Amino acid sequence: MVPSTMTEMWTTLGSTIASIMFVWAIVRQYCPYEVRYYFEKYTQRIMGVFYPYVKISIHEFTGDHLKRSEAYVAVEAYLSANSSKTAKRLKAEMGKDSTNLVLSMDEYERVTDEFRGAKVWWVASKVVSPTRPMSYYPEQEKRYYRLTFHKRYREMITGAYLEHVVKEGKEIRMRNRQRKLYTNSPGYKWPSYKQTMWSHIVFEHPATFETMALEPDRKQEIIEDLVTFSKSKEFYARIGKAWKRGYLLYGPPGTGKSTMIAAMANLLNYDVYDLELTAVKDNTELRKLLIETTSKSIIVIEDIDCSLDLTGQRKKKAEKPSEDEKEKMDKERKEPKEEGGSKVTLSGLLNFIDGLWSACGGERLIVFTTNYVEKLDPALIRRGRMDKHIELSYCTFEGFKVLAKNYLNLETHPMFDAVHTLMKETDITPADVAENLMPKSPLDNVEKCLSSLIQALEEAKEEAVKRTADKEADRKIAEQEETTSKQIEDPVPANENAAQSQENNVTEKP
Ligand SMILES: Nc1ncnc2c1ncn2[C@@H]1O[C@H](COP(=O)(O)OP(=O)(O)OP(=O)(O)O)[C@@H](O)[C@H]1O
Repeated sequence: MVPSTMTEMWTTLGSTIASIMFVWAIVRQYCPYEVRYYFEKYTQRIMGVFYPYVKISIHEFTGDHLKRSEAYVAVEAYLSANSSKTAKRLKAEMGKDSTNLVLSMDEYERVTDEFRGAKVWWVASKVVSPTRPMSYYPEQEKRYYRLTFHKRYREMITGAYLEHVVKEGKEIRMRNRQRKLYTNSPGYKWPSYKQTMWSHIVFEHPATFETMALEPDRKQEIIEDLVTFSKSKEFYARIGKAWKRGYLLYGPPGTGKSTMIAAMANLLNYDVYDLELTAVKDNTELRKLLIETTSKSIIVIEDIDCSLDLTGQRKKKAEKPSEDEKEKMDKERKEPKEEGGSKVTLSGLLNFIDGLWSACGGERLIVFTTNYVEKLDPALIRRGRMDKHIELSYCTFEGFKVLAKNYLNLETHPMFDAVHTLMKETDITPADVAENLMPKSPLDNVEKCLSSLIQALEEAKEEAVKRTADKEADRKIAEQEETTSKQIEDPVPANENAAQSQENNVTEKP
């Protein structure tokens, strides 16, 4: 029967679809799995003959599920820019510097794109694997993008178009991303039970090389080194080396090691991974954490001397090894103890620097900081591993001038001379200078801050003089004690001894 009106036609179509769905539901429920499998397989093949479209899926996680697929991330960024104009359902996330929202297409949303006259469709989708009964693990979502295009464009889309999408996506990502500060902390991660994982916050440290108290020449040298590194992709590829560089920052507390790392990250627009070694269970876990780090990042281990010793046992912060301990550590380094693989060892750490993983996925800086460079194993800091050693030391007058400009907006002042003279005579860290230059109340003027610094310098000078005097007094006391103890051990003077033995000889004679 031919439907006479539009209404009848829709009614017929609706009931036909309902019937098909009903039959399909019955088949799914009662038909054995094998029969259904063959049915679906052959239906798809037959459809394939008539269906002129090609589909490509790009999954979020591939292989070992450790890292988000780069292709997925790039497509996500590419589509975020394109879909915001056409898609109807969008997701919003905070963008760079927390000032703007970045939009991307929501799940099951479809957008159309055009490339050299060819039309393509993108769909964001996910597969949800159901939870097993009595399982503690949450259900797993596997997200993916599906690209559909006509088969006559196969060559162009699989080649030039996808290349264009990935390239553009990466650029958009770099522009829009919020830089992050990652820290590792113990957590629960599916499917492993307990392990340390990266968690992150937005990295918004304001430090720059400009605001750092450092001699201008050194500052320039470090900046050039970093910029050259970041532009040397081809160079590293040509010489066959992984694109990474190690920096060792050493010097007393408060001389700007952490500040310099923040300045490095801001200069190069890199993320920072602050690795707390003491929270890492073993070498395997260390490797996993490192594989999860992304390109354009700085991996930092602060106070490396406190994080691990050469046998894999943690040491307490700021504890200098005694001579005996040093000897023991040397011995144990040569004959490592079996720790049952439960701790990060020196070799694990060396592997972290040299390992194959470090060649994967683009540029990385590895930065170690320490207050006691002499405590570190030479193998750890040799060139090639830690390529550049930067000593950060007490504040110089040049450094002070930078801080005076930052804190007081002052380029010169009659009180600078007194500061200059005192700085030549005594040591003060940039952190202490900064603290003194910081106005403590709205009434504090420039003179008050400079006087406070001068007073701190004078106190430091007095303290140093006192320390020297105390040391001298201690030395003298020690000398005296040594002489006294010798006298107690050997109360009879040597010449008296000789006389005594002569006397004895005489009396023993018959
Ligand atoms: N060279 C510097 N230039 C500018 N400010 C500095 C410098 N050094 C230290 N400061 C100031 O002192 C504070 C502490 O410095 P920072 O934490 O960078 O020192 P550090 O060498 O990493 O110390 P630690 O070894 O204790 O971790 C910083 O917040 C910064 O304000």
